[in-house]
Amino acid sequence: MAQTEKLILASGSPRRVELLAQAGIAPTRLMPMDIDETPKRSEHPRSLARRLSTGKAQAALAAVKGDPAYAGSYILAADTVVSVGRRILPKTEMVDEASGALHLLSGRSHRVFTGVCLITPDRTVRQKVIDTKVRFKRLSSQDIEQYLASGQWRGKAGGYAIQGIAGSFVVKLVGSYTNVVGLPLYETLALLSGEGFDVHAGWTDI
Ligand SMILES: Cc1cn([C@H]2C[C@H](O)[C@@H](COP(=O)(O)OP(=O)(O)OP(=O)(O)O)O2)c(=O)[nH]c1=O
Repeated sequence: MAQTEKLILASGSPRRVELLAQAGIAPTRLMPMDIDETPKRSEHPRSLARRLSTGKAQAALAAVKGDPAYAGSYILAADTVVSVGRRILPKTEMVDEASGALHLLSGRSHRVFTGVCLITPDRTVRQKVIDTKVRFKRLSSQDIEQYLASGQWRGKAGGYAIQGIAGSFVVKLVGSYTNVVGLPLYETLALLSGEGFDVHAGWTDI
């Protein structure tokens, strides 16, 4: 049995595509949405993840509106935010910012919030924010220097990617691991399935 529902993934993140593929779900179309991701003044990381995931899904809906090929499709979007307390760490391409983030994360616990937004075929908007607590070991200056040289922090929330070298920094993780990588699989499939998407249809094709 193959997946019959149409799914637009409003994302340019290869991690999100891979995570969905891991669960046997294949987006019909990928639509990276270039929205302004700047946090508002004193915005809570949870609120930011909610606002941006919904913003990406709504932007994709606006882009396909009126296109008969996408009538009846589901639209899924996500946004991952890393914070230490209320301080939001940037998703950066700049080595100085990544270095600052790693110094902050060193020897401490932080939270990773991923907002997931699903727009159903009848255009109901469903939203969740999942959070995971992660504790890093104390990073030595060599850890930080070598990690920065690896480039694995580029474009990742909080300046690290748990699915790479930084997995070795993790002393403890409470909650969903896939949430940290960018899409909480259990909660996303529950959201899809609760809205009538047959999440099992693609399992035979894995
Ligand atoms: C913390 C962490 C984040 N990330 C990634 C997930 C997201 O791709 C990125 C956070 O940025 P996002 O703005 O959530 O996503 P994105 O810009 O990469 O993709 P899009 O908006 O098009 O969906 O950081 C990891 O890959 N591993 C990690 O351990």
